[in-house]
Amino acid sequence: MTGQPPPERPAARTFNVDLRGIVDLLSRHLYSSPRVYVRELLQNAVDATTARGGPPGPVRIEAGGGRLRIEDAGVGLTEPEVHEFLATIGNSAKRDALGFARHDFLGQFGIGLLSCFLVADEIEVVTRSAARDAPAVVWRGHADGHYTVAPGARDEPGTTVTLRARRDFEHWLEPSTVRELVRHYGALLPYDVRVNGERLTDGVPPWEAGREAMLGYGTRLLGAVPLDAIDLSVPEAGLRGVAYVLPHETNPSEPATHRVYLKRMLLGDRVDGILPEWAFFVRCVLDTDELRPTASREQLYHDELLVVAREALGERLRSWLVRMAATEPERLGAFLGVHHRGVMALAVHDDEMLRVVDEWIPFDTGEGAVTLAEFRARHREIRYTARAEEFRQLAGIAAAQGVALVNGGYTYHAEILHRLPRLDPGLDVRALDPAELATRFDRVGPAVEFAARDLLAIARRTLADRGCTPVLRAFSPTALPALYLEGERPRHADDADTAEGVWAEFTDAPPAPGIPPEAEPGPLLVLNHRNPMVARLTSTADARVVELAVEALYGYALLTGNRALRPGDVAGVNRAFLGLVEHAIRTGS
Ligand SMILES: Nc1ncnc2c1ncn2[C@@H]1O[C@H](COP(=O)(O)OP(=O)(O)OP(=O)(O)O)[C@@H](O)[C@H]1O
Repeated sequence: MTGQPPPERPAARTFNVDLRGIVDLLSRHLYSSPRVYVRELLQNAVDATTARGGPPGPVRIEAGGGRLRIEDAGVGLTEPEVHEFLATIGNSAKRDALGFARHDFLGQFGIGLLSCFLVADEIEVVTRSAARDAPAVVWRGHADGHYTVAPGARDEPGTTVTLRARRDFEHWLEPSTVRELVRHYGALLPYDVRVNGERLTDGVPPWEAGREAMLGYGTRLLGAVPLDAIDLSVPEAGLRGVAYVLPHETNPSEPATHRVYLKRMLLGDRVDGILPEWAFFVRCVLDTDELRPTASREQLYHDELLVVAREALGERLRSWLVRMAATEPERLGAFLGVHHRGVMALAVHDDEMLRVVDEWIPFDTGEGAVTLAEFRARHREIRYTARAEEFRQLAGIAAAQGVALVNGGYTYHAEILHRLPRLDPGLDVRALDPAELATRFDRVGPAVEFAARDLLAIARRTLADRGCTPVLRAFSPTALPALYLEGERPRHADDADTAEGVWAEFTDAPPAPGIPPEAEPGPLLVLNHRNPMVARLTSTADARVVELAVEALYGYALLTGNRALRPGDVAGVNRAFLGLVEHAIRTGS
């Protein structure tokens, strides 16, 4: 039997890495600026110090003359570790056997050191491992991808990294720049970090520094004294911090960003996603041990723990608001004085903010300025006007008919009112259809109706070309002779059926000539029989006077309702005015 020759196993090969290409990728797509090299060096020195344990030695940075040297008394590296970790891209001593980031360390990706190639062509590392009898090693890595390893000279365990600035990048290594960057990234590190001898870390975060210092930090951060400073703590995420309440208005549609530290090393000043969207009114400074960074180390990685932290922080701010509302109404007033517009804007989408608005922000109502919570405790049927003028016109009339009316004419008010049943499901809140209001007016008795038939016939004729139908009702206030009501289209889908039904009530008002009965209900001129002048008009025999009076009442109703006058209306008002003056002169002389 002749067997097939065994299949030839393809030779295993290793990827080649083009270091220049990788550094280019990092600089263009991962890191926002070459300045991150300071952060990465600092982070490695801190991690090595942590790994060594015992009392931490200082991290010393010397900068000047186009060179930077950073020295730590950390755990150091043996020669095999130099090959394994320094010279292997993507390998990190800070991950465990399963590849998970080790809890105590800042680094995890195994790429940080490459960021030095953003400012230098060569990285020199002199290192001596803390392991017993390990000799010192010098590693030199070059931007073109090659490296060398040689015996080094170093008495104590630890590591010194030296960079020489690439041409045109010298400013990144200048002492003032380095000082600023070390302070920026490392001010809260619990280690002694010095640049050219000057200690730049104090290790005391604002939330541990006492109330006064905490507010001082907030004032420097915001450029103004914060309205308050709220302590934050989420043990599950190893998170501590402080939320500063902004003393000025912000635009809630712009995502709020926060200063976030990861194990006391700055992640960024503009980190988003750590607070709920509605928390636009604070700027936070916080530190977390458990949340993870993205590879750029400039944002937080969006995972379940971040969601847990966000919810817990939201809860904290919410309880701050609630507690302040319960115990410090004046403070809440000051807060809403600054942020009420933002609170209103968010209440349109967010139920928590809706609750704040409901309880704390007064609305214009037929009973004066009251909160919605108070108003809905008194009324289960609430109507609102879409325009502020309409509210002004109808508030008194609505109150007299027992309609609970709210002014929905200001920005966000109508939307918020419409959402109110989310907090109170049994509540009936709808845009006011003026026709519905008219159904609350009393009908006049048959005798009055009979007496008024001439008045109504003349009124129908007079107003026919305006597309307006006159009706006679009795309502309060008696001082109001006539009311112009427009049957507005319902603003929200669920209001639709009632609006149609309400107009159907006016079956006693036959359509004006020229308007087919199935046409959209037009505006109504509701004459108020309770008004003495209108009552007298029903028994006025002079048809000319009645016609002029109807014109005048129509013009009056338009003007008091703040309606725009069309040319025909202006002509009618003029006609009525001059006609009535002439009549007065004639009858008076
Ligand atoms: N100062 C140092 N002392 C001891 N070891 C160091 C030092 N600097 C770097 N190393 C070693 O080199 C490895 C690679 O460092 P690098 O900065 O590239 O990545 P990392 O710190 O592991 O992760 P990250 O990319 O998240 O920063 C480290 O895991 C560490 O083992």
